[in-house]
Amino acid sequence: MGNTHGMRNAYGVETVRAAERELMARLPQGALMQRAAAGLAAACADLLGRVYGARVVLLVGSGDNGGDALYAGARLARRGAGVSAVLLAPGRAHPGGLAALLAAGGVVLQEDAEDTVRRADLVVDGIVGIGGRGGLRDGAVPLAEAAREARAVVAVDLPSGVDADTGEVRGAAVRADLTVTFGTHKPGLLVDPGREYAGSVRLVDIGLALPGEPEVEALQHADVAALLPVPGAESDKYRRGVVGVAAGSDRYPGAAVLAVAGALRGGAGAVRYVGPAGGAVLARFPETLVSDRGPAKAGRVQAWVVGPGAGDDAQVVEEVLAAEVPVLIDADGLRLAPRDVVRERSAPTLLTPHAGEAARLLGTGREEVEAARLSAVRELAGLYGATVLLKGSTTLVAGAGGGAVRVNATGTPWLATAGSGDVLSGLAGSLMAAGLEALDAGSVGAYLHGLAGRFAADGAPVGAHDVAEAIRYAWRDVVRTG
Ligand SMILES: NC(=O)C1=CN([C@@H]2O[C@H](COP(=O)(O)OP(=O)(O)OC[C@H]3O[C@@H](n4cnc5c(N)ncnc54)[C@H](OP(=O)(O)O)[C@@H]3O)[C@@H](O)[C@H]2O)[C@@H](O)CC1
Ligand SMILES: [K+]
Repeated sequence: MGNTHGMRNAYGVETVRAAERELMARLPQGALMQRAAAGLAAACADLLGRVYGARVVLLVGSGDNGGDALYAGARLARRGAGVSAVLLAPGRAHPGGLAALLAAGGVVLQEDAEDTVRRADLVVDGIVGIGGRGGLRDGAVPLAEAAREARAVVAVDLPSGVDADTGEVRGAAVRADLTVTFGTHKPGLLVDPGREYAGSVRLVDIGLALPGEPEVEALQHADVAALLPVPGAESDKYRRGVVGVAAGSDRYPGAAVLAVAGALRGGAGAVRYVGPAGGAVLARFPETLVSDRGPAKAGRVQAWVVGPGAGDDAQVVEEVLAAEVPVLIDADGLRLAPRDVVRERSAPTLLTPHAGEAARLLGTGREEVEAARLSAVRELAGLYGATVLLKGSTTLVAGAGGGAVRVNATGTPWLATAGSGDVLSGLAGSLMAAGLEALDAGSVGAYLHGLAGRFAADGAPVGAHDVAEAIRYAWRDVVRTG
C-alpha cells in the first residue's frame, strides 16, 4: 500500500485556466491538446490491452474536452481500433479533432448510438470537462446510462456531470472506470460523490506550472511518515504528552473504552480518563490513568478529547473547553459546545462531526452536507473558527484559517461500524497531545484510522476494537514504506 510520492494536490478550475493560458502563450497552437490526447490514448491502450480490433466509442461534446477525445480516438484508430464518435452537438465538435479522426479511418455515428455504446469495449467520455456547468444535459443522459453496460469507460479530464471544483453531482453523471486528468488533479476527483464517479485516476503531465496553495490536498504515506511523532531518547511519558479523554456515560461505557483504545495508539505517553466508565476502562486497559474528578481537577494534560458517548453532561464539555490546551470535540460534545465559546478559545479546537452532526450544526439536512461536503466543511470551520474533520467515505479536514482542505481516502466501507468514530477521536486527540497541529492530527488520524480499518477488515466485517488494534500495523506500514 506504500506510496512514496509526495502530497497529492488538486487545483480548481480558475487556477488551471490561468496556468493553461500562461503555458499556451509559449507553445505552438494545439500543442497542449496533443499532449493531453497522447496521454489519454496511451491510458486507453493500457486499459484495452489489445488495441487492434477493439471497438471504441467516443462521446464528444462541444468543447476542448471533446477535442481531446477525438485526437485520442484518431491515435487509437491508427493502431487498428474501430473508432466511432457520437457528436452531442454535431455542428460544434472540435474541427481539427474531427478531421483527424476521419483521416485515421474513424466514423461518426448517425444512428443506434446507444446500442453501439452498450457493445463497446471502451467508451471515451469527452462530453464535457472543466468547462462544464451542472449535471449532464438531457441528450447525454441515455448515453451515460448505456455506457454503464460497456466493458470499460474512460473519462477525459473528469467524468462529465461532476463539478470539477467541488465533486458535487447535481443530476446524472458518467461513471468511469478510469479518469485521465491533465496537468493536476481536480478537487472533484478526490472528494465524494465525484470521486466515486471517477474510478481510478491517472494524471498526465502536460507541463502546467501550478504555484501556490492547492484547493485540496491528500496526504500520502511519505507525508504521514514525516508527521508522525517520534519519541526522542530522553523523552519520558510526560514529555511525549498526556491525552485526556472525557467520554462515556453510564449508558455508553463502551464509547469511553474505544476512545481510550484509540488514544493509547496515537503516540501520547499516557492516557488520562475522566468520567463514569473508569471501571470498564481499567478492566480493559490497566495502563490508563483514571480520575474520578472532573476535567478541571484531573491533572495536567496536553490535549483533551471530549464527547464520545458523553450523553448530556454539559458541565464536562464546559470544563474541557476552558482548558488552555488543544481540544477535540466529537459526538454528543458537538451538541453541547456553544459556538461562541469555541470561537473564543485561544488554544486550537478540532471538531469531528459525521454528516448528520455537521448538518445539525449548520442548520441544514444531512443530504445537503453529503452532496456538498467541501463547502460544508469549509463553512463549519469558518463558523466555529476551528479545525473541522468531516467524516465519511472520503474524510475532509478544513483548517480554522482557510487554506487547502485535506482529503483522506484510506477508509473502507467496513469502517462504517459502531464505535469506529470513538477510536478515531481518541487517536487524533492523542496525536494532538503528542504535538501535532490540529489539521495534521485530524488528517494523520484519519489516514491511520482508514488504513487500520483496511488491515483489520481485509475483506471481512470488523468491530471498532479490531480497528484500534490494527492502528499499530498501519503506523508501522507508514513508517516502513513512507
Ligand atoms: N486546462 C488545460 O490546460 C487543458 C485542457 N484541455 C481540455 O479542455 C477541456 C476544457 O475545454 P473547454 O474549455 O472547451 O470546456 P469543455 O469542458 O470541453 O466544455 C465546455 C463546453 O461544453 C458545454 N457545456 C457546459 N456544460 C455542459 C453540460 N453540463 N453538459 C453538456 N455540455 C455542457 C458548453 O457549451 P454550451 O452548450 O454551454 O455553449 C461549452 O462549450 C479540459 O477539460 C480538457 O479536457 C486539454 O485539451 C489541454 C490542456
Ligand atoms: K469528460
